[in-house]
Amino acid sequence: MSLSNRSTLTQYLIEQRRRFPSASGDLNALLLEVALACKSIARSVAFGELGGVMGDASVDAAQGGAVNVQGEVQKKLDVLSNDVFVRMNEWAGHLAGMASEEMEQPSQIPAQYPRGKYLLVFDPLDGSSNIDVNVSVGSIFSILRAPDDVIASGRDVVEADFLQPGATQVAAGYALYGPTTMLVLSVGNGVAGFTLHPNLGEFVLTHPDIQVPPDTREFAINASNSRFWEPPVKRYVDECLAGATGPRGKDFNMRWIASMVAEAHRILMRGGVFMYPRDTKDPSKPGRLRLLYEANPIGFIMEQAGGRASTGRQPMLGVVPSSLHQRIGLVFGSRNEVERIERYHHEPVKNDFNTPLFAERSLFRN
Ligand SMILES: O=P(O)(O)OC[C@H]1O[C@](O)(COP(=O)(O)O)[C@@H](O)[C@@H]1O
Ligand SMILES: [Mg+2]
Ligand SMILES: [Mg+2]
Repeated sequence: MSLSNRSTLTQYLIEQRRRFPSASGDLNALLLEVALACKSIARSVAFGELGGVMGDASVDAAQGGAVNVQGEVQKKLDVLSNDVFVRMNEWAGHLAGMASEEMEQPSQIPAQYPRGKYLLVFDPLDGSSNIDVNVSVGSIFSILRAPDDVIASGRDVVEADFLQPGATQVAAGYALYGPTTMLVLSVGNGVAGFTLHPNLGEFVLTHPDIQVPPDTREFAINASNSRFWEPPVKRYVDECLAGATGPRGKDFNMRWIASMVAEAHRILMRGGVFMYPRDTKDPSKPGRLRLLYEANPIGFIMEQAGGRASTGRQPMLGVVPSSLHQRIGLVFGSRNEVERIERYHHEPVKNDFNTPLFAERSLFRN
């Protein structure tokens, strides 16, 4: 494939930075390190069983599987991907510290390396349940500016340094390890998608200025949780399922990949709405997905692409985080659908749609 009329990721980043002549170039360098980490993970994913990276991570034979701070069993690839992110980003001097789904506490930059002005927060492997069945997985990252006193003093980072609303993100993105490996990112000026050229090993700009269509006929939700949903979510899904004969007056299609990063990508490409809403399944968990390294970076990308991201009740990017591994209800995608779901959360619960006729037709009725 000829590259003559396409930019590489490096060229794209340089062109973006030219718009800010005072920028030091640190952000570009950091993004290229992140992209390199993603390429390395893409290779491991591609080797699959041949690379010995499938299955659960084990502490040792006697103790059994490793468990992360979320209480989730870690896959080998979760651990390997986390190590790749840490090792490939700690040495270059752009970071003040890192935080990850797989690490209970923030990771410090080792003493032998210089410290920089950014914080990197990541989900090294999203969609872990899909690793062993050869379905698309990805990595999600968010870049924040470190607080001024961290930059000035070079002190160790603490949890509070990372508790910044998503609107303050300097850049965010994800890599998708699917039939092709793609990197999708925003540096706060729209969203661009890059495809990994398998021979050159370069990310090549293939999807400039991605825009999420404002309307959709496709939704994604784990329907096995329907008995735990709150009324506004039930109402929204019931109305979609009622299709052309219900209040929406049109048929909807449904998808569930169980890799949020892959769902986000589909929605960026052709619209749709994704919901992992707050529910009553486990009262100790106000949602399944994590604010700092899942909801915020994906939310930033969606908003930059003209879509919307929300808790269901308020814009995601306005939420002030309370802890590093905070969970939250997440709704994102086509703007008009997300706004509708928010509206349903603010309206009093309506019963007129729960007519006996509709009850017969509803698949997900309690
Ligand atoms: O088991 P469920 O309900 O299908 O959950 C799927 C969700 O869990 C996740 O895999 C969570 O991410 P991790 O794999 O990083 O823990 C999301 O990508 C996905 O949306
Ligand atoms: Mg995840
Ligand atoms: Mg993960």
